Formats: sequence, C-alpha cells, structure tokens
Amino acid sequence: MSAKKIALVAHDACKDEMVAWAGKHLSRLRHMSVVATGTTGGRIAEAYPEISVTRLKSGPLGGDQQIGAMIAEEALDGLVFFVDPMSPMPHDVDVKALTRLAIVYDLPMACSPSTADAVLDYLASDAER
Ligand SMILES: O=C(CO)COP(=O)(O)O
Repeated sequence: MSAKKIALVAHDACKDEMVAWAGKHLSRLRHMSVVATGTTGGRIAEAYPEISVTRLKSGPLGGDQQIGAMIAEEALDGLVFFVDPMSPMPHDVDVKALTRLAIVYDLPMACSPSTADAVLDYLASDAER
C-alpha cells in the first residue's frame, strides 16, 4: 500500500492553528505524502523539516485550483482546509471551487482541527485495512 497523500491548506488567520495541528500529528504526517498551498506549505516546512511537503502556488495565485485539479484526477486521499470563517477572501470563488470538488469526489475533507483529527484517523485506519 503506497503512502496516503494529503493536502493541507490554511487561510492566514488559521496558519498558526495549522502549524499546531501538524505538530500534533507529526508522527503520521512524516510518513505521508503532503502537498500544500504555497504559504501554508512554507510554514509547515519551516516548523517541521521532517515532513516532506510539496508546495504549490499560493492559494490566491492558483494554489487552490491546483489542489482542485488533483482532486479531479483522484490523486488525493484527504484534504485539510482551515477556512477563515470571519474574513472575506479575494479568491472566494477558488475556495468554493475547492470545497465543491472535494464534495463531488467524496474526498475526506476537514475544515477545523477536530474534524482534521478524524480525517487523519480515517486515513490511518483505511491504510491498515
Ligand atoms: O489562500 C489559501 C487558501 O484559499 C491558502 O494559500 P496560502 O497557503 O498560499 O496562504
């Protein structure tokens, strides 16, 4: 069974939360294939060099769309997307498109730390099956 592939994305107000979440799950994430939007990926790589992160473009510059394309190609096993619920985004259409594709393809997706814990547990149990 090949390593599970997970995408990590966080809006600016949620990036500290994403770094903390990734730290909590370091032992699992270091054995997974991790892709991330540009700035989120930079923060994770800086904090945890042991996680191998493929960084895509920054979200507003097309990174969300790149991850959406990976979902359409069925190249991902899960998505953790910490969406800022309090701020308007210039690339709101991309955010919507990304979450919509995750639903279309029934990709396990989490938008908060507790649901992200659940998605990671699901991926781990799926890998053991
Ligand atoms: O904007 C984002 C998701 O919509 C995240 O992009 P960055 O990780 O580049 O900040």
